[in-house]
Amino acid sequence: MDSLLPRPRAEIAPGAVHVPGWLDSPRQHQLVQACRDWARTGEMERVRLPGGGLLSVRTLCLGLRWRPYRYTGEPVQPLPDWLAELGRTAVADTLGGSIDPDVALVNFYDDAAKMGMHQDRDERSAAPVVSLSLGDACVFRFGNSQTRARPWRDVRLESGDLFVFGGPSRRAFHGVCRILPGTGPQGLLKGRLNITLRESGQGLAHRPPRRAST
Ligand SMILES: O=C(O)CCC(=O)C(=O)O
Ligand SMILES: [Fe+2]
Repeated sequence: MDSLLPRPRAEIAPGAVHVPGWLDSPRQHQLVQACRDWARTGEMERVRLPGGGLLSVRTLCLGLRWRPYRYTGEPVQPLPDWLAELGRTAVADTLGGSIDPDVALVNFYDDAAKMGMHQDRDERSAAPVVSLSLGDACVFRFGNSQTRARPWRDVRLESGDLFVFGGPSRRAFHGVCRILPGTGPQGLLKGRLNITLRESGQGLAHRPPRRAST
């Protein structure tokens, strides 16, 4: 019955905007298919933290390889232009201002996966982070820039939702408390995928070769 309730666009905190249903169904299917293709040729693995623990999500990097807590110089699959363009459109549609994404992190969550409260602070650029959700819904916790603790707001992110955080919220702590299994669109995906587009500010990214103009 949840789907009968309207889900309006909301400013969750200054500089943090949630746009429900930003991606239409064909676009969601296209993105899931792209994730499947990337996962066939790249690694989608549980990332090890410096303390030894493993994250419960599986992560694939495009553009630049990320490992806690930095972008490394190792080569990964390129970030396609169409995906960078989607990131630019997302920022134009929400906060305004500019972003030139050169990195995407693709996270896969099974029913039990979650992500603890953290800041995205490995980028040298102040550009916003663009987050796209696909498949099962989750409870996304968006907090404050000072501490992992309250105040925070819990937001249900569903398949097709856009969440952009920048400006005063760029360094806000956030995390995924839980996945809501079986809540995604039929036939799209079992589990949840989240794609974040970022501007690393490092100028190192592996971009697709530009075609010579003729
Ligand atoms: O899965 C999400 O919605 C958030 C992912 C995230 O915070 C990250 O990749 O840094
Ligand atoms: Fe994050």
